[in-house]
Amino acid sequence: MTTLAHPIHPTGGTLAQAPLSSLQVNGLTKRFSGSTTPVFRDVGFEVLPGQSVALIGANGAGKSTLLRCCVRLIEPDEGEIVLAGERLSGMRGRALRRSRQRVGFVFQKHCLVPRLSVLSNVMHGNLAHACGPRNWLQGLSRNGDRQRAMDCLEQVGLADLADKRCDQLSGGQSQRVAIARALMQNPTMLFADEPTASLDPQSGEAVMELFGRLCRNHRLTLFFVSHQIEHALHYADRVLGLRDRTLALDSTSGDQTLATLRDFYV
Ligand SMILES: Nc1ncnc2c1ncn2[C@@H]1O[C@H](COP(=O)(O)OP(=O)(O)OP(=O)(O)O)[C@@H](O)[C@H]1O
Repeated sequence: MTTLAHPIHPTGGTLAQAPLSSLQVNGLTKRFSGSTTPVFRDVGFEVLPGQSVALIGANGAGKSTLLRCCVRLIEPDEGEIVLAGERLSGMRGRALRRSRQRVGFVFQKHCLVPRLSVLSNVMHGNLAHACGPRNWLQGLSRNGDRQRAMDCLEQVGLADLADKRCDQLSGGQSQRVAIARALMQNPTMLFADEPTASLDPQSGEAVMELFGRLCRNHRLTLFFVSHQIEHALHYADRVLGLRDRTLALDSTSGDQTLATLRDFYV
């Protein structure tokens, strides 16, 4: 079991020590119901503020499950999670939702509402800050949100397309809208699950460049899943690798090569 650099506060809540990790995971194990074999067991790692960390592994290795377990979108069976200094394990309801508010998620399938405009989709990113239908409607009608959504679109280079319907966008443009929507949450950390998987090589590079720029400019922490080991080497400070139900690699990317990372796919 990996030892945490900063101990978890026994009662939860914000930790006193600094500097705090963006994410600390210790002893994480996940079994899906009906299966006696865990997807992964006893996984521990740390993501420091401002770091970019890639998670690689073959199909079915458990990458998406691990990413979601880190914010308890999937419930782990065992383990501790500390997100931005707050102990997520054991949190319930409103407290859990509040802790997740500073995390932006970008998925492979952009999950945009096709018939709505680009701007409306980005404004929906703010719904995580409001609970219940009444608050959602109030949240959507705030003038400030409209301006902030435009700012987010500006940052991903799509302000010109604000009024366009999302079903009229290319894959690369859609992914940029999804990133702008994640930025709308004013996150300190971005989780991205195969964000370039459906994109051609050039668009994929452009999206990874965009992540890099956003992380540098806003001191965002990035934790992304990718099968593109070139992206892991080029855009991540550290690479984690899942194999045989355990975390088999936790290394600075500078110490890895395409050949060593390819081992995760044989
Ligand atoms: N909701 C679920 N119920 C049962 N089993 C699941 C569920 N979700 C995932 N699994 C199983 O857990 C394992 C890991 O799946 P996961 O999607 O995390 O892998 P992955 O590494 O992200 O794969 P890929 O690279 O193909 O996206 C797989 O065997 C999958 O079938």
